[in-house]
Amino acid sequence: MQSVRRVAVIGGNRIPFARSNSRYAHASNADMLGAALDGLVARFGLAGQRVGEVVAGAVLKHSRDFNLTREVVLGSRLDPHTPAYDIQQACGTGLEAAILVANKIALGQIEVGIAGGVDTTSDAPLAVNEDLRRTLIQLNSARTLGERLKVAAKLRPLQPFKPEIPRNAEPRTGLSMGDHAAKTALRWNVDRQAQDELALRSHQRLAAAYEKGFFDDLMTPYLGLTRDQNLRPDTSLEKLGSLKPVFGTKGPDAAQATMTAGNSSPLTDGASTVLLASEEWAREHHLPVLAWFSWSETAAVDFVHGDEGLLMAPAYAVPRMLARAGLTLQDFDYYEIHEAFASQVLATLAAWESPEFCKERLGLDAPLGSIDREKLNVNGSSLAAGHPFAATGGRIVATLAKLLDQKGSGRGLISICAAGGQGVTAILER
Ligand SMILES: CC(=O)SCCNC(=O)CCNC(=O)[C@H](O)C(C)(C)COP(=O)(O)OP(=O)(O)OC[C@H]1O[C@@H](n2cnc3c(N)ncnc32)[C@H](O)[C@@H]1OP(=O)(O)O
Repeated sequence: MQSVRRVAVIGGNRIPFARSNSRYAHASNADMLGAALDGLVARFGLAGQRVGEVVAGAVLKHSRDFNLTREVVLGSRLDPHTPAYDIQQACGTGLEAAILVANKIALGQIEVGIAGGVDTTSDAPLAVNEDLRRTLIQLNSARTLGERLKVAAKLRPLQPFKPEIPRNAEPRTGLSMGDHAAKTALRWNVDRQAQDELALRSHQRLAAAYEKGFFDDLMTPYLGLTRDQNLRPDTSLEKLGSLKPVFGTKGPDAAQATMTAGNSSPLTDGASTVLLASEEWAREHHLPVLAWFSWSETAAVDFVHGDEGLLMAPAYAVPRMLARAGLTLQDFDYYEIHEAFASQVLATLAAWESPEFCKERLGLDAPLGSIDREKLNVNGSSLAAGHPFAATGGRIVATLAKLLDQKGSGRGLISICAAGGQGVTAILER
């Protein structure tokens, strides 16, 4: 049996992220993922090469996109003999894709692979309602004019044409991600000021990273955008503090609502890709290794029957991964915690600092403790960059790998919360 091998992160490429219904309003998932992949292929000289596997996905996709990743590969300059498939694990999709590719490389099943993710809320798969859908399918398979007229007679005006619009909500609770997070914010006493400060830092740090040219070799301009469109370098605590709460604004706790458009990640369109390979492949292709993809862990919480917050699964995944890796929470030079909402990042950090949570929920004798906040999301994160659900994992892996490469040594933690009560986490090392 093949022993486990080291997995190299060679680099990444994404397109700038756009605000929903804006620059990329007419771009499809395939267009955007294709653009991110084309940039990666060009950057690393992969044209005409057969890559072991391309794994990517989208959280929201049309039925025509049933084989999205393979279609994108066929439209790319990669050798068409490159296999590809889709995965979907909500906001964890991009990172989970990287884990799948990394595992195959580690086991010696492939030498090189590409992970990616894409999402658009502008081109959401709006479906017709159940009655109309069934009638249209029958209409399509009717063989005679008489049969067609009989089926068509079922189409009564207006009401049946009411579309089913995808909602950013949990099917089992009916609550949006934001409303779930608002409950968690209350549970952990996360105050408004701390959320706004985190949001401000995210914008300031992302802006500074752009100024330094950090993203120059991680991004391909697309449809006129050269930077993430949501970035607001001129935002301030005053502006953020003036915004009205938008989540947790109904029910008995409405007066304590703290989550606004400024301290929540915005609805976003975009795509990202990451190139992973074995050490041997990297050497043969004369490509430097940015970082090693060394550990991963996925967890889920029962937010339906239990009292745990919908987005709290990383609070469980990270300690399990640390235990396996023999590390403490403080053994990191960088922490990349996906900013779904500022309150979510702060609630997760509070849970790791809490002796009760760590004892009762994690079974630990002592809390994981606090982290050095200066090491958290040093180049900004989803509050400033935006969050095209499945594309966030690739953005983070590429960013962290480059940070570690620039530092020359060290370790970085990735933590991504996801719908359905899931959390996907990983460690990169250099
Ligand atoms: C696992 C996970 O990741 S879960 C997370 C999944 N993602 C989500 O749930 C998405 C959550 N976000 C949303 O649903 C939406 O972005 C909302 C509801 C928060 C906001 O939507 P919108 O109201 O359309 O946002 P919009 O961009 O118009 O902002 C509203 C106002 O805030 C202002 N604003 C937003 N951010 C900032 C900022 N950083 N600084 C200053 N002002 C700001 C805007 O300028 C706008 O002001 P205006 O009304 O005067 O024009």
